[in-house]
Amino acid sequence: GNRSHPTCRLSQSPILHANPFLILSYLPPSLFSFSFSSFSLSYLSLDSPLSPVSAMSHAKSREDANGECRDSKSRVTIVGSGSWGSVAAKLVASNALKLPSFHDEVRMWVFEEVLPNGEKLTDVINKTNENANYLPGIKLGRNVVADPDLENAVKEANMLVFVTPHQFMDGICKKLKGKIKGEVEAISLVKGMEVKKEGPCMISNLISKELGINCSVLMGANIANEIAVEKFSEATVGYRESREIADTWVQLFSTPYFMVTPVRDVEGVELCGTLKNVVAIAAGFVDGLEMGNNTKAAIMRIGLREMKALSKLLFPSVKDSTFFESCGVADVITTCLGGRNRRVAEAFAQSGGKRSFDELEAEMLEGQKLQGVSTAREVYEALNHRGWMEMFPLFSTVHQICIGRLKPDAIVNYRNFGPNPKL
Ligand SMILES: NC(=O)c1ccc[n+]([C@@H]2O[C@H](COP(=O)([O-])OP(=O)(O)OC[C@H]3O[C@@H](n4cnc5c(N)ncnc54)[C@H](O)[C@@H]3O)[C@@H](O)[C@H]2O)c1
Ligand SMILES: O=P(O)(O)OC[C@H](O)CO
Repeated sequence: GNRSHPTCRLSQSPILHANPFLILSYLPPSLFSFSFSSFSLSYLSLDSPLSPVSAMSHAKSREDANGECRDSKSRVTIVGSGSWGSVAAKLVASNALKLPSFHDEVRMWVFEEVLPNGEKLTDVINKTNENANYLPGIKLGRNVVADPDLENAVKEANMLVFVTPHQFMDGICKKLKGKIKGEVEAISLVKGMEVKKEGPCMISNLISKELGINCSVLMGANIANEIAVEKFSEATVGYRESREIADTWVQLFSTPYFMVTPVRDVEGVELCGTLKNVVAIAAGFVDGLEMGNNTKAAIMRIGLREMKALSKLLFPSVKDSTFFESCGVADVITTCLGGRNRRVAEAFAQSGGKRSFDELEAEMLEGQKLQGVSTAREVYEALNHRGWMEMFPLFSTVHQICIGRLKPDAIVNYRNFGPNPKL
């Protein structure tokens, strides 16, 4: 925000800035006789290092040896600058200007590219305030600063927003390992997962493990181009423990046209965002084969059922209600109607499976990346690993069509799969 900040006396944190009184509603009644500062210390000492509550000590790490306040406002960096990354920067930048608890400047790490005219993408963004490659025609906000140096982009930030295609997240985390200092909170807008030897690893978990920071998620029915022109939509923040942290992220992303709801179910929200991309590929096959609306609705329903069943098998704590949030049924609908995964899968089916997804992606998406095809492979590996294949006919069929083992019309061949009581 552009108001100057008063002298620093309290420990500063995103939460305290967001609403200092909110904290009081979470105090155990027995602690009301304590002074605020003694409460913070005793409460923190009970908390794990990764707990979101530890962000309350953020300002401490920002005080110098004399207790003088070095920097009391939160700084946000967006790690990623594709189409959704650019829209996320626009949303956050508009709020950072308005909210006094945030620095005006929002850094955006850009995977550097050279445009056909020889200019660097970063220079173009900083000159024109538009991402010419991934979100042309949309002003990001003058307070967005593009930075091609990943380490430099994150070094001052205490709030990190990760939003790159999921296949790049492992490399990004490896580059940042050991470089994140002080109390930092993260949120992942990445729809996807990693499959490791020991099983699937959600991206928020990868970030937490590699960087040693708490990570929330934001998912939802969010086709970037529509939000870029400020058409109304909703999103879901999934958080682990601290409602205060969730509220801070909600505040940072919410606008009159982007309504964000917090849900205490980080795995459920993230698995919805991840698995719906596989369902979107199936819907694209149906469209490419001109099978009609009833078939597409059936695929969406079966897909949603498999999303819920797999999520609950992987994480029994996942809540049924999460599937009725924007991240669940609404994202299945929007992606199956208007997403990139659907569009490219439609072209794949129209070619009778003769053109590869890689070729179609390069031709149709101009540098943007599909998530559904690699997620279908990752889900297939996970199902295979656990012996769950037969319980998930839609997920396993999508992968086999993508790799050419089955023809696209196999997407409606469920004769061998009766209703599964376990789903
Ligand atoms: N676009 C949407 O409508 C939308 C909406 C919600 C969520 N998402 C999710 O957000 C995430 C990011 O998607 P997006 O749409 O912003 O990206 P995108 O597909 O528009 O763009 C691709 C991005 O990848 C970058 N990139 C290319 N090679 C790279 C490399 N080697 N290392 C690092 N980065 C590289 C490019 O510079 C570009 O920023 C995905 O998980 C996606 O599912 C997208
Ligand atoms: O264009 P897609 O298929 O990558 O989907 C975009 C968003 O995830 C929709 O919420």
